[in-house]
Amino acid sequence: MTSIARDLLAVSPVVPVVVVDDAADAVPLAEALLRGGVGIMEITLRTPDALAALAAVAKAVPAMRVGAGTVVTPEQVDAAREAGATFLVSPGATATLVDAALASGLPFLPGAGTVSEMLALLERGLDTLKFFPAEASGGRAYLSSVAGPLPGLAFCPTGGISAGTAADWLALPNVGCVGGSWLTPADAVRAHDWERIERLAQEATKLRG
Ligand SMILES: O=C(O)C(=O)C[C@H](O)[C@H](O)COP(=O)(O)O
Repeated sequence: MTSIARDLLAVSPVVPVVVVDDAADAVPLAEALLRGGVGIMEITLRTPDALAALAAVAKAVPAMRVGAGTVVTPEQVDAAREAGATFLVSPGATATLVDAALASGLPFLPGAGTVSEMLALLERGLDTLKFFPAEASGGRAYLSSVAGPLPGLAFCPTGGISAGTAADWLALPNVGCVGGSWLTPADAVRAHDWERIERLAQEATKLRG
């Protein structure tokens, strides 16, 4: 049986990894992604406004599947769930983080960069992982080498992937989607250039035929 996180990989070829500095930007940004056809977004818990941004999107844009990224502590698991996150993403995993994420009942995409980390997560029933940092951990050559020995795992590689390389990643048999920040460039968010974000989202939806 595959884990509940597997569905996440099918929503969009690209999961936008979003850094929100001003919670007021979150809803128009989510709406722009949706207009462009991207129905999932990961708001990283890296800024003071991240939880407020999450809560705003969860409330005002119900069609958007919004999750929390950069979840690194059990406390953040609880805070993200309370804010309305529908899934959790972490850059790596510890036993306590995995315990908290599993207890939350939310789909969880834990980060792994090595075969041993992947195996440890599989032992906990987690078969849908974030390959992170994707390019720096060995890139496509590494991840495709993992498909033979670990055929039950599916990945969302994230870290260093761009519009130009996403299609090559998506061609790997064990890749369901990729994560990346390029759909929501910081300068576009600052300028409230929602049309540009909509356009980037639209292009991303075409990456998987
Ligand atoms: O904060 C996290 O947990 C992350 O996932 C870091 C991500 O790798 C980047 O936010 C993705 O950014 P790019 O490499 O620019 O696409």
